[in-house]
Amino acid sequence: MKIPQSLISSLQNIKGFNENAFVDTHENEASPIAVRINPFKKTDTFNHAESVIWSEYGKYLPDNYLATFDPLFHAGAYCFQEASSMYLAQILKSSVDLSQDLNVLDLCAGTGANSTLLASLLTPDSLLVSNDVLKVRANVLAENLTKWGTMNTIVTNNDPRDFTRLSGFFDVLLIDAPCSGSGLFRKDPNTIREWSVGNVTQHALRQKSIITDAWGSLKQGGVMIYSTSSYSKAENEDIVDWIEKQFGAQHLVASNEDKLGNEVISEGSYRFYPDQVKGEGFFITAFQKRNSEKEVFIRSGKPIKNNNRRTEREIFRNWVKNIDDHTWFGKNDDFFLINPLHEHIVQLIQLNFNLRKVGVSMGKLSSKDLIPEHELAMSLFLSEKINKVELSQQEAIKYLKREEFALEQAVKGWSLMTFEGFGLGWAKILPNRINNYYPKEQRILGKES
Ligand SMILES: C[S@@+](CC[C@H](N)C(=O)[O-])C[C@H]1O[C@@H](n2cnc3c(N)ncnc32)[C@H](O)[C@@H]1O
Repeated sequence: MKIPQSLISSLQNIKGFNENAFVDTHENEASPIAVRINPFKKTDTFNHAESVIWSEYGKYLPDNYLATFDPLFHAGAYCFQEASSMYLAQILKSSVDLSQDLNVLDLCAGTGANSTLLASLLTPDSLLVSNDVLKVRANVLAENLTKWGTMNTIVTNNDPRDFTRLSGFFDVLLIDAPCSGSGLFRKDPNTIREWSVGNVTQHALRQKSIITDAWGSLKQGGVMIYSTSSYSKAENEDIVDWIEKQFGAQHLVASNEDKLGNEVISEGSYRFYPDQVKGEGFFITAFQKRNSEKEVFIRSGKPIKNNNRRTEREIFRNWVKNIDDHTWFGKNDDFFLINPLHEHIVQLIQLNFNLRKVGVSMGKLSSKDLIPEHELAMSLFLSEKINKVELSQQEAIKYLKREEFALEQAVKGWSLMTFEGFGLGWAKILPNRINNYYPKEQRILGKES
């Protein structure tokens, strides 16, 4: 692996950079594979795996670990996340009171590794808006958050500037910015070919533009967390200086006492070097907003009127745990379960954003019963009264491939297929066959080698 000389030269005076160790690690050591366990679907499968020292639920796995044929992965019991970026949990814990109900925006959420981490830490009455500007990513983001199972999440597919419509609304704004990607050279060698000084400059401009667009959505006293997977000062410390000057923000300066491992503190921000930590290159830091911001008006109080509520409630009661604690709304024939505290903000977001997911999609009503959606099967809110069929590993893989399989003594009707107790999806058991309702677009393709 040949690291660009111009990158190496530009890093000479940066805190923590050690050229020989850096080059040696890139040439001789593989990128570590890490996963983070879902605290709401706690599996003990990884109990003996090495822990990521700065993450309560982070574990390292062997290089050859193949999640595709692990039903627990499809059940949302864990997700992959680059180990260094799990440090986000530490930054949150030290800069925000996570026992409070918070409105959180993950602006550049990608496929959702940070969003599932946020969803794991927030209170049930908090609201997480996960956004990505790219449609394909926003769709995968919605799938991954569906697997995680929480209700207090909205997925949008919008440009950062659209968030000016939610002025002063968020307590926490996470910008894991698109960057030149030098921190991921070992993980994705394509980033080496694309790397250039010009590319760093371009990304720094884009980072400033994203921050400028989103800054107004943060409330006074709110916290913005900024991170990149780049080593370049222009995308990191220089952006920190710029944020302080441009917005008068308070940099929440890290000190050596806050350190949990071999991460480096450079001008009050954290830097991760792969020769010093078991993870990839990463930069993360936090700010507090000092200036006041006009807050978007969100109606509160009265629930939104719905004349069919009583009938719907009795149907949903058979499918959803503690239905009286939740509310729902219908769009066309589809019904979505949401937290009653989020009813008005959901309505506002529906009107102003491209929504990809909201709450838990329960399904469609048809002749007084529900045709359940996959999201309900994956959610943490499914009623315990629902019929379940526990599958063996082999049966689970067949189910996830949408192949035919037979079951002895299964109760007729809708059943949740489970593996080690975790929901995988729906099947409808008929007298002479099983209809597999696992989503076609998510089915496992290919063969186990
Ligand atoms: C570093 S990745 C995010 C990774 C993600 N946070 C995770 O945990 O997996 C940056 C994301 O920013 C998005 N992005 C690219 N250009 C953007 C722009 N101009 N505004 C907002 N987001 C952008 C990309 O689609 C990409 O998913």
